[in-house]
Amino acid sequence: MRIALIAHDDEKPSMVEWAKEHESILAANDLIGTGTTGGRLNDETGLSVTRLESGPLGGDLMIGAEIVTGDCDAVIFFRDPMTAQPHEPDISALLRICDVRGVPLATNRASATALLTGLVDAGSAES
Ligand SMILES: O=C(CO)COP(=O)(O)O
Repeated sequence: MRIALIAHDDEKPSMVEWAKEHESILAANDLIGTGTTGGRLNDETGLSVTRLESGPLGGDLMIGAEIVTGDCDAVIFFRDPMTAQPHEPDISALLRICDVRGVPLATNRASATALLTGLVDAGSAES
């Protein structure tokens, strides 16, 4: 599966910690991420994440485009619910296209764990 990993700035430490906890499952998949999130995951975990543009520079839209073409199978997005983002329209577009295309989306740590566990149970998130 191709899984997108995204975290807003205040959520990046939590994303790194969560990714370490689930590293073996995540490593069995093709991982993409927005620029800064992907960079942190590459530097601070054993994972290899293909970095797209940074979120505010269009990275969320790049992931949305992969969803449209059927190339991205799940999105794990640790959103910061307490901070307004300058690229809120891009974020809304990504969340919307997940719903339009029926792509599983987790927007916080608890739902991310549930989503990944569900994918493993379905036999599609680890080899
Ligand atoms: O802003 C983001 C998602 O909306 C995340 O982008 P970065 O990973 O580049 O910080």
